[in-house]
Amino acid sequence: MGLLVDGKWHDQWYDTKKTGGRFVRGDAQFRNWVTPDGRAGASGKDGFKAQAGRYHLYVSLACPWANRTLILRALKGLEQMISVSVVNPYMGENGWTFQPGPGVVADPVGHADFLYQIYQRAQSDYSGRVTVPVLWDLERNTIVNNESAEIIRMLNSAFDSIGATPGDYSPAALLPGIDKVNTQIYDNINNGVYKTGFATDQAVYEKEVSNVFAALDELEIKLGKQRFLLGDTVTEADWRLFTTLIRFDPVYHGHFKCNLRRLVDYPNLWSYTRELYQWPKVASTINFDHIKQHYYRSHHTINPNGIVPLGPVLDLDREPDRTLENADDPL
Ligand SMILES: N[C@@H](CCC(=O)N[C@@H](CS)C(=O)NCC(=O)O)C(=O)O
Repeated sequence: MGLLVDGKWHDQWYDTKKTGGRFVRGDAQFRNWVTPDGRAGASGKDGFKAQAGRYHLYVSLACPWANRTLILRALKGLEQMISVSVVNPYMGENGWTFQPGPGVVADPVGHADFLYQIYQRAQSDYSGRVTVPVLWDLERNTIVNNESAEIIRMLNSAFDSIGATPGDYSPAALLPGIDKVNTQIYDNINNGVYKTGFATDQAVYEKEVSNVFAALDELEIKLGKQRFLLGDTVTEADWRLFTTLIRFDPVYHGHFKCNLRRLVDYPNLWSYTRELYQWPKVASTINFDHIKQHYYRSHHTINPNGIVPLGPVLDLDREPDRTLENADDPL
């Protein structure tokens, strides 16, 4: 685990000393957009036109942020248009690597050994963390974007006129609501589990873990009344929440000490998670082996002996069985 400083790799763990034991996530630095006509998107410079075969996605199957991009790629039928490389689940002194192993897919561009080489290739003096996902432009040989929230917005619509599967997961009419829900869920749940797990101060941990569960308690009530976060249709907000929920009992409950309750103790949230897991093409983006191997083996400060637990046994194929308030039949 480490970072690049002026293009040179340094092996170092997150520094929470300066922030009173709190884990503070830095902002992603590559923020260009792929657009239908190549014009600049919401942020960044122009020139990244949606074209089949032009873009490549670097992911970890362990990572909830990268998982979002794989889900949108699958839902939008972009598997043939956007190729993918998968890093090794173990993140050690060299950060993410392409060390061969089950499920690892090598870098086709420069046959990199380490993900940091891809950042160096894009910007030789880059300073910052080396994270997945990364959307790479094979034509201009650079990183387009390394912020999953923006990558999923691009995949949602930029490729529509060149054959993407129909489906709008961020419809304009719902965007204000989606953005609001995303902010709350990001802070309390998506990033909340990390703030809990990486806390190095007891009081900070207790505050963060309480936030996580207060947010889950609220969602449990909400999802007893409506099918999805924004109502009747599944949106980007649901996929963003899902990638954290699917990792909750296998990893965050034990490894990150988010253990006031398990996900399976929340009937509505657990049924909702199964419903999304069973959505066409979604289960194929989930790899529990990479998920558990990554967290339990890579975070030496949290789990020094690297033992990967066998459990929990989860029946994700069980039928969803939520009955919404005011409805007669289960979903
Ligand atoms: N804001 C980024 C966060 C991505 C992120 O933090 N990914 C983690 C893996 S789950 C990572 O690569 N961490 C490596 C590091 O922090 O050094 C996004 O959502 O795309």
